[in-house]
Amino acid sequence: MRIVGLTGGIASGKSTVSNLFKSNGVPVVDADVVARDALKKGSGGWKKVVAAFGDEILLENGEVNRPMLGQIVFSDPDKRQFLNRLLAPHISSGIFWEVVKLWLKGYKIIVLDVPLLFEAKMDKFTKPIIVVWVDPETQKKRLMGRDKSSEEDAGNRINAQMPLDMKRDKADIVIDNTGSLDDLNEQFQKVLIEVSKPLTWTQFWLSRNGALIILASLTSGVVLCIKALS
Ligand SMILES: CC(C)(COP(=O)(O)OP(=O)(O)OC[C@H]1O[C@@H](n2cnc3c(N)ncnc32)[C@H](O)[C@@H]1O)[C@@H](O)C(=O)NCCC(=O)NCCS
Ligand SMILES: Nc1ncnc2c1ncn2[C@@H]1O[C@H](COP(=O)(O)OP(=O)(O)OP(=O)(O)O)[C@@H](O)[C@H]1O
Repeated sequence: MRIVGLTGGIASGKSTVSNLFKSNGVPVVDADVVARDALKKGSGGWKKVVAAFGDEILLENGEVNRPMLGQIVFSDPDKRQFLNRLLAPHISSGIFWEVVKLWLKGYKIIVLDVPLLFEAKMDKFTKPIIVVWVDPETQKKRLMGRDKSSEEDAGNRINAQMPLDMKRDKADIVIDNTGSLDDLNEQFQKVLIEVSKPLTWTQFWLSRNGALIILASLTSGVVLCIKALS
């Protein structure tokens, strides 16, 4: 199985690229969706976060007030690290089980869309790593436009992540999303060809079909040995 890492900065265009993968039949595990589930009312993550940050971060219906928690953690690095530590085990296990489900369905290529892929050191499990890069000015403009946020809030969120230029240096493939959606689509088509190349032998043996071949070979080997010995 090939696990492709997709990362970038906030509002650099990861979800837009994820949607292109999905519309081309490549499944995507979205870490933001997993993180949202990890913070749903009553979940293990929710209990830890409420115990740590208090009832004041809850809405009337008991769900976490995400904008309020965002305000708290994106303006205070210590609180953000604390939240990260509380949620990290829930997010990694959530991603793991999503990958297992796709493996069981027999997918050979999947994409992990993880904003904090490098920060959380999950890059070691993915190859190739795609970084969606955008110039800083466009990034802030798109973030403010999408989230209807102030320049200060947008700046805080951008600064909460590893600098995007540093991520670009660590990438196997860089998508420059500073231009139009048509430009992005053009680059994506080349990336799709690259990512869809035949699996390496290691990736093949790690896929469901590879594992089934190993299992079938082992089983027939054992049966033959038993027959030969009897
Ligand atoms: C603080 C929270 C409640 C704010 O929620 P909100 O709905 O406003 O933002 P959302 O979750 O949609 O995140 C938007 C983007 O913010 C960035 N971001 C989210 N969490 C973090 C973080 N801890 N550090 C840096 N950037 C982050 C990502 O680029 C993400 O795509 C939420 O972001 C959260 O629970 N974060 C901690 C979990 C986490 O690390 N998520 C990232 C998955 S790898
Ligand atoms: N090439 C583009 N031209 C114009 N707008 C774009 C382009 N690419 C993305 N956008 C817009 O920029 C915003 C951010 O894109 P997107 O949500 O895909 O980023 P993201 O990296 O997934 O963000 P996050 O880290 O918050 O999950 C969205 O409003 C999206 O529609």
